[in-house]
Amino acid sequence: METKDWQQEQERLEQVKSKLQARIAELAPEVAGLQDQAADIRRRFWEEVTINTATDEDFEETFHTINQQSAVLAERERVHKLLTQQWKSMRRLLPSPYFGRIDFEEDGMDLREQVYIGVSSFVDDDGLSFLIYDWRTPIASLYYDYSPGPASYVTPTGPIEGTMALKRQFQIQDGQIRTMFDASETIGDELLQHVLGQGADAQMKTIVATIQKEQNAIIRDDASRMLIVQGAAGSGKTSAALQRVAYLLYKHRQTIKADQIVLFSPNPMFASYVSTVLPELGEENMQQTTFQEYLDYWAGSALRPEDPFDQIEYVQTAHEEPGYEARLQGIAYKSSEAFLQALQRYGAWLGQEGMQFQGIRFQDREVIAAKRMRAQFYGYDRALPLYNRVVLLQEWLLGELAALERREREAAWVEEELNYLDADQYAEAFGMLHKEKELFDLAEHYASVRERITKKRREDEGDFDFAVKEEELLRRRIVKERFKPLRKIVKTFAFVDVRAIYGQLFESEDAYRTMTNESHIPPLWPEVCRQTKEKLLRSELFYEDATPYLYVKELVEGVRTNTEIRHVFVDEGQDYSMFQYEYLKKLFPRARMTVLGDFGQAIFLQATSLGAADSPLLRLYGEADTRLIRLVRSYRSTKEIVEFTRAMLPGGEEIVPFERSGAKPLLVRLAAGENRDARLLADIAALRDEGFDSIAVITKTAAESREAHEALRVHLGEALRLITKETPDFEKGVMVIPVYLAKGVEFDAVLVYEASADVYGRENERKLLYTACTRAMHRLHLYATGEWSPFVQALTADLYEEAQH
Ligand SMILES: Nc1ncnc2c1ncn2[C@@H]1O[C@H](COP(=O)(O)OP(=O)(O)OP(=O)(O)O)[C@@H](O)[C@H]1O
Repeated sequence: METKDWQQEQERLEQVKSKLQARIAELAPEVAGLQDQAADIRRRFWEEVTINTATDEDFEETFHTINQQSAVLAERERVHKLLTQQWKSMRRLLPSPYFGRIDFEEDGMDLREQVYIGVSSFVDDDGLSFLIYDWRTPIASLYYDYSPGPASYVTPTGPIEGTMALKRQFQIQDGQIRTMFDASETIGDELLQHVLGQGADAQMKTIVATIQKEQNAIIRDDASRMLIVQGAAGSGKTSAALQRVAYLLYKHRQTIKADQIVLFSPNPMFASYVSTVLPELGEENMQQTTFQEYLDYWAGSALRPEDPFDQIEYVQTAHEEPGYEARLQGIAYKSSEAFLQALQRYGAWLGQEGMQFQGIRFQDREVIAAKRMRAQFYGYDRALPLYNRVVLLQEWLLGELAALERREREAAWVEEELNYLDADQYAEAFGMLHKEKELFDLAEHYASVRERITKKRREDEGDFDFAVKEEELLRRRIVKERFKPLRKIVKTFAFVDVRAIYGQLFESEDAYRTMTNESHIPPLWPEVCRQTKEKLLRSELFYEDATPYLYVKELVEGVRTNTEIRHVFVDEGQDYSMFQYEYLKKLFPRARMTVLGDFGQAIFLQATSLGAADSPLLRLYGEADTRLIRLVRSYRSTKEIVEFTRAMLPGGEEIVPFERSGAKPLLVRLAAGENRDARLLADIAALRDEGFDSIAVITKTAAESREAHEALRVHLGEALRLITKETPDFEKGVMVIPVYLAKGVEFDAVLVYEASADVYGRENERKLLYTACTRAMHRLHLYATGEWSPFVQALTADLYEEAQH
């Protein structure tokens, strides 16, 4: 790079900085002032409004004053929010105003425009010239999609063709240009090299300066109802997802707010890991949740669903336990589309027979028997869907309860309770009746004035009936109070015995066949049934039962939907069953879905393949509305680590490492009698001396984690963290973590605690080992006290180093 260019760029940077500084200074008092004003109005809001109800006119005036005041307040707050946003984004720009420049000549125009790109736009005082373009503007996509030469971008009015004459990248820190180079390739690898060479952080980083072309396609896809990304470990799926959220919030800022986007993350710790990316980009965070949170919420307090981590622990550790094979068959079957279809047919069967209700009891008496409910239910038109009939039954039950309630007012126990009411309670009841009347009068008065002002007709509330006798009122009150829980049962559908409805599926093989018309029942079905029923009896649900259970619940109670949410993101998408996808689709009917995952890391039995030609996920929204993007370049790990890990996966040869070199993975085979923990400690110390701050000892199970933590803590003390499924935050440092919790996150160095055949010997453990190894950015060590895992043994010797004793 010529010194002249460097000087020119530094000069321009100085100009932009001083303009930014001037604008920040200019806005500062306004931002502060407006804040005071808004707070002031809010404080005075109620002082200026006096509720005056003496005459109709007073009432009318009060009504207008309230309206006027709140309109002024809303406008001030809007202006304030806008200015504050501008002010904040300029302050964010100041230390590093931009990271890229392209010079673009549009065909047919004799003009070369210099486009500087940063995390937000900044316009000169003329209000027209962009000193900095937001990375999400249409023209900025040139920077990500092209190298110098012919180039085009799409605007709302159509494509713009032209030539890119220059593409320059900067690293600007504290207002100074640190590095700068002209790229000939799409996003010069040099900048990316530099970024990827840095250490791991406790928070995920934004990648706006180095987004790759294939990632840009994910970020800016606006057409698909369903966008599926199958990407190798470390290919930037999560990064792309978060930049995509930022892009959507920018592009659709008039219509979509951050809380209309929800990201399903694998665990709470992962949620904390990614939580800073959007704020760093100046956007509000989307909502984050886990599927488990949803299951727990809807299962209610009556049933406890197992979580996926306990399920995987069982799968990994219980090989010798009786019933293990059956449980695996159960998991596979209950996560499948076949089970979903069987349940749909079960729904049809329930339409004719077999519904289960819970009788309604009042004071140790059964007042409405389950049998009566069933008879009533099957008396309705059988062509109606189940849940419509359940709603009819609900209405009927409410009517029955009302009748019962009326009759009950004359019961002896009410009389008794009346006698026990003391003078105070009488007085209170009496007072309440009066208050009710006063309130009613005021509301009535207000409503009639409002009706005149707004010229809207209101519903006629009828007359307030105050002429009933006091005792009658008290009786009514007493009984009403006692019937409250009963009405609640009816209103919340608790009279439908969903547990029994789900449970009867597991009575016997013949019954199951009859109810569902299913022909392919898993061979160990009787044992699957026994296990499922036993769990239900304990008021628990296996993880694999939780979503089907909710599905059955909704078959009879009607589907729950959330129509506010516009975008659903599912990260680690391979870990969800088709069942769960069907469920999400129903739950968010107005949302588009983005699913990101890697079938190579599918460590749960209920996994769904994302990229295969026959993947059922492609059919979820119909193939015409679905786009599948594959990412094969892996950015996280050094070339040596990627070459090592991809060789463990069938088909792994299609994964392309990014050209960043480091040490080859190290295999440490411990001699008989050699102490693994001493060796690990020495290696951790050496890695720290080399400057690696984030080091993870990865184990297969939680039990193995505890064991490793116990052994190593003696020497490392409190500096060593043990990560469990309850750990809320991701922190930098040395930690012990089970592999299924390390999904999605990364470390400078990874030490696989025990990579012997005993631990990773079965075929279903291949992906676990792969997932563990692909968490490493710079260094990977594997230890074994016995024979190496067959997945390691199968690797060619040039892919690793072996430790010398
Ligand atoms: N374009 C990019 N520029 C800079 N860094 C990138 C880019 N793409 C990915 N990375 C980095 O690569 C690492 C892996 O990215 P990310 O976690 O998004 O990948 P992933 O596909 O979700 O991985 P996994 O499936 O293994 O969890 C991160 O450190 C991320 O910052």
